[in-house]
Amino acid sequence: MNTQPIGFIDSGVGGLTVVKEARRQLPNENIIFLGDQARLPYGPRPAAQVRAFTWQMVNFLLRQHIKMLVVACNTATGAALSDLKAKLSIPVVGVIVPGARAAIRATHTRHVGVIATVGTVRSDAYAQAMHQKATDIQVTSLAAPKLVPLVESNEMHSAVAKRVVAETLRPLQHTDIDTLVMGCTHYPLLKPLIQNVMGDDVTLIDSGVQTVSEVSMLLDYFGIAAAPGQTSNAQFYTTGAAKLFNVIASDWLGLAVAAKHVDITDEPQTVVPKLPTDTIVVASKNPGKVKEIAAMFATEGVTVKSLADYPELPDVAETGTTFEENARLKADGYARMLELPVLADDSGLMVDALGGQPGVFSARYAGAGHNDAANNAKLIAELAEVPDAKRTAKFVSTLVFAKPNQPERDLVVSGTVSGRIVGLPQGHDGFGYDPYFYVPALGKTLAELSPTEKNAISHRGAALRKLDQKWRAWYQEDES
Ligand SMILES: O=P(O)(O)OP(=O)(O)OP(=O)(O)OC[C@H]1O[C@@H](n2cnc3c(O)ncnc32)[C@H](O)[C@@H]1O
Ligand SMILES: [Mg+2]
Repeated sequence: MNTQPIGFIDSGVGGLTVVKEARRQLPNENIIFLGDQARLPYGPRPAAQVRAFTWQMVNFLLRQHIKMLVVACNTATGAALSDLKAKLSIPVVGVIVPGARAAIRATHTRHVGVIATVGTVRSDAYAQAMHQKATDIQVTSLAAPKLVPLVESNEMHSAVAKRVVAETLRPLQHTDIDTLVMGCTHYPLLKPLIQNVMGDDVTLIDSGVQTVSEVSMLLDYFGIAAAPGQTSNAQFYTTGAAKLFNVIASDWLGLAVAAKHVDITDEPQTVVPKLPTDTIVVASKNPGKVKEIAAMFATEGVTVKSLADYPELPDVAETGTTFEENARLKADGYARMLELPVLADDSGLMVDALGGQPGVFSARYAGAGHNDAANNAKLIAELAEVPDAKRTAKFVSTLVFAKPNQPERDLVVSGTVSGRIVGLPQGHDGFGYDPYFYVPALGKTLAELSPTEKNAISHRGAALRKLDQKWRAWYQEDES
């Protein structure tokens, strides 16, 4: 029994035809779908670019811990399937072979038509897949580049769609083709129109339906199916505008879809090598910080250590005048000593009424013998005369990831959160100035938030999300 989701990728909404079938055939399985609508259509793009984009989608989904990958896009299957299969350790299924197999089963005249994108037609993948199994099949392929835009603009039911489909399919009419492969996952959304033009004697093959049967078989073969009776869920992501996606998806799937927008342009364009080590050290002596940072790596199977694990190490002095300088000093310094990848955070509170103080001195604001209570007492004293409206402030976190002895390659990201300093402490969670840092949008101080809630809005959370997008590619860059 395995409740991890199955990942589905497509250039846009087309892959939803496969998702619909998956929900029908595999109701216990959790599903996660990503459509790369921002860079659609894939059909006319060079194969190498489609492969790079596909890897970016895959790397995003791998972080969501998918147990199997379904490439619900014919163009991406043609361009990237063999590469994905060779490099991934989870099972990978494409849409072409299952569709080709079904066409061979269906045809009596042994003449099969294939409509697909320019890229798929150019790759000749359907003809090759069919000829591997049955050399006698005649395959006539037709590029239909106008169909994907019709679907993506939700024009499937318009008069224009009717006319475009009829014009596109004209070369296939009055032939002895008795089976037509819809060789793009977008096309089943136009199925009634296609069937109407081709006539009822032509069997339409929906590659997606066939693909899900193969997925089902592989789940059993690898023993990774979800348990029966489980309540499953489906999550949707798009790199484009969620609004139109939601309209098409909700309509097609018959369920209220609320897709999340994601940017995957910083994802690596090929397989991400495993970490050179299974240990990352967070170069901090502040347990509150370490906890927040470790949460991000918890899902990576990486052991997160902190300076508390290395009590013998000398301190690195924070002599910089900016957060970045100090974070670099800490990351580079400890990476050199430990010969391990080291992540450091330098952060602080910047209060407008105090000209940005305490800033880089936040930890030692109260001077000798400083601690959170003393720092907070000094802050409140300094602001005693300042009216509420003028007590605006922000937290800043700068993270620097360093590899041993390569300071020129440090990865640097920052995040901020804006709020107001209140006169009385509220809440007991978090650390440092959290009980006094009020976030108007939430009506709470940071100390009144759970760790997850704080990470969702905090300066460190924002910086960590940027880091999350970048650090894998950064590792990779270092290897070359
Ligand atoms: O240098 P390390 O060992 O990482 O730990 P530190 O606590 O000294 O960390 P900094 O030098 O970066 O100083 C940051 C100070 O800013 C304050 N601070 C930073 N992030 C905070 C947060 O999320 N909530 C509350 N206070 C925070 C807090 O007082 C920290 O001690
Ligand atoms: Mg410090």
